Amino acid sequence: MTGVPRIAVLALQGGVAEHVEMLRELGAEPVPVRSAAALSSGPWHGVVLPGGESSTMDRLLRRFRMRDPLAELITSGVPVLATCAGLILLAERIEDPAPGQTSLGVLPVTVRRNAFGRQVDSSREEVSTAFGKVDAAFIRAPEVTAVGGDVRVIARRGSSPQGAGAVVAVATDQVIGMSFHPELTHDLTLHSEFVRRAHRQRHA
Ligand SMILES: NC(=O)CC[C@H](N)C(=O)O
Repeated sequence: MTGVPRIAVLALQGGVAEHVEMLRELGAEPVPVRSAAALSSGPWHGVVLPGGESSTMDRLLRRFRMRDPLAELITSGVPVLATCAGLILLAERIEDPAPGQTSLGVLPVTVRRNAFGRQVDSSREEVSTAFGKVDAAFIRAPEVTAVGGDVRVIARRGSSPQGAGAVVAVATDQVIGMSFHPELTHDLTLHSEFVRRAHRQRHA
């Protein structure tokens, strides 16, 4: 009996459907979460914070009183996968927040939003990560400008002349965070590692 890990996918805003589809394909049970009541309907064996607009997500999290329970759930140690705006939400420090923007402050990294230019500068690139090569889409992506604690750099931007060498993915034993979108290219590399961690969490 292996059982199925239940994954809370924050679904207030942004790119939710692709994550849900990939998590299902990998044998997990994704549950889109849009309210504090839904968030409290655990047990959860993992949390996904999608891409979108981090300042909007931050505002909605506070308006729907989901910010503190979400931060608590993450602090309790469940595996987390965060893409783009999701990584910004996790960060302890945002260099260039939108007016009034806060974050959950649960991952000791500093991020700079929109570090590689505007929407029109979006690109698709292969990124080498500690978990394998990823076919990645960059859309107004943040850069990780500092890491602390037990955070490891797991990928730097390579091929593009703009921002070459910039840190674009980080991990701890609990969190996998990336600036780019593997869900838009349906690249399962990092989601597979996340689901493996969620399985372990389920048996913990
Ligand atoms: N694709 C994305 O998630 C973009 C993130 C966006 N630039 C932000 O600040 O939240």
